[in-house]
Amino acid sequence: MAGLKIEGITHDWGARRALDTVTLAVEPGRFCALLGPNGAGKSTLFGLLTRLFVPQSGRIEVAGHDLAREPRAALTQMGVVFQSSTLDLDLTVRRNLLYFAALHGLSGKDAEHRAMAALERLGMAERAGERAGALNGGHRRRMEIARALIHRPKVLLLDEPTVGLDAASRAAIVSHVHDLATDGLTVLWATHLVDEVHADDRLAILHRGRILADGEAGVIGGDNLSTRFLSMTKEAA
Ligand SMILES: Nc1ncnc2c1ncn2[C@@H]1O[C@H](COP(=O)(O)OP(=O)(O)OP(=O)(O)O)[C@@H](O)[C@H]1O
Repeated sequence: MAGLKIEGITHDWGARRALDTVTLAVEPGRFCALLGPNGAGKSTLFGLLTRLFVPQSGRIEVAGHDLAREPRAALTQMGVVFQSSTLDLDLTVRRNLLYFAALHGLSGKDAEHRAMAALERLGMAERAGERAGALNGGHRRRMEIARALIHRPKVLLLDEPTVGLDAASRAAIVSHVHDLATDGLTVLWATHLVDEVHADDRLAILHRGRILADGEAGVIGGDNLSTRFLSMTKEAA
């Protein structure tokens, strides 16, 4: 499958089981929200998906490539936006993107073209010449998402990308990333905020390392996803 496949992933931190046989398959071009309260295991899963560490059992496939057996091919198809920002605030937006392009072996006109195209997709093209440090939090985040797209990945992972942003900035980013999925990108969006999930999104609810629900958000949530999410994570607490 060209999307993202997570099969039977288990991971322990010492005596603590952070992930317990987590299985999730996200179809190509789908926005999947990974919704979980604090400590659910979202960041641990992202660490495994990005190969910061390896799972103790289970397997991961990115755009058809097994992460353990073909790590380079799998990681090439992956764009990542981590929870903490990793921008160089002294550089312009454009320069930040070009440095990242160079890390992917891209340079010259090709890199320039890709940087501008990625910024355009996030509605940031007119800010290309501004210093990253002069941007507000929402624009910095959009710039990081643009940067994650520069090597044209098929799968985009975002770990709580709206933390610390105001409501308008959050809404803009949520909307931009949904548009990316509509254009064909496979998206895994980790969050603990129910209002970032659209009714027709794919939704996986993670709590204490286990997937409690997996399906269409509107179906799982019924009339009120917030209430449903609270009751599910409370029941299992
Ligand atoms: N490096 C680590 N060493 C030991 N325990 C860890 C480590 N990282 C996470 N944990 C534990 O694993 C569990 C899952 O944590 P994780 O950070 O993956 O959850 P999360 O859903 O990302 O939470 P948050 O929303 O608070 O970031 C928690 O009990 C946490 O304390």
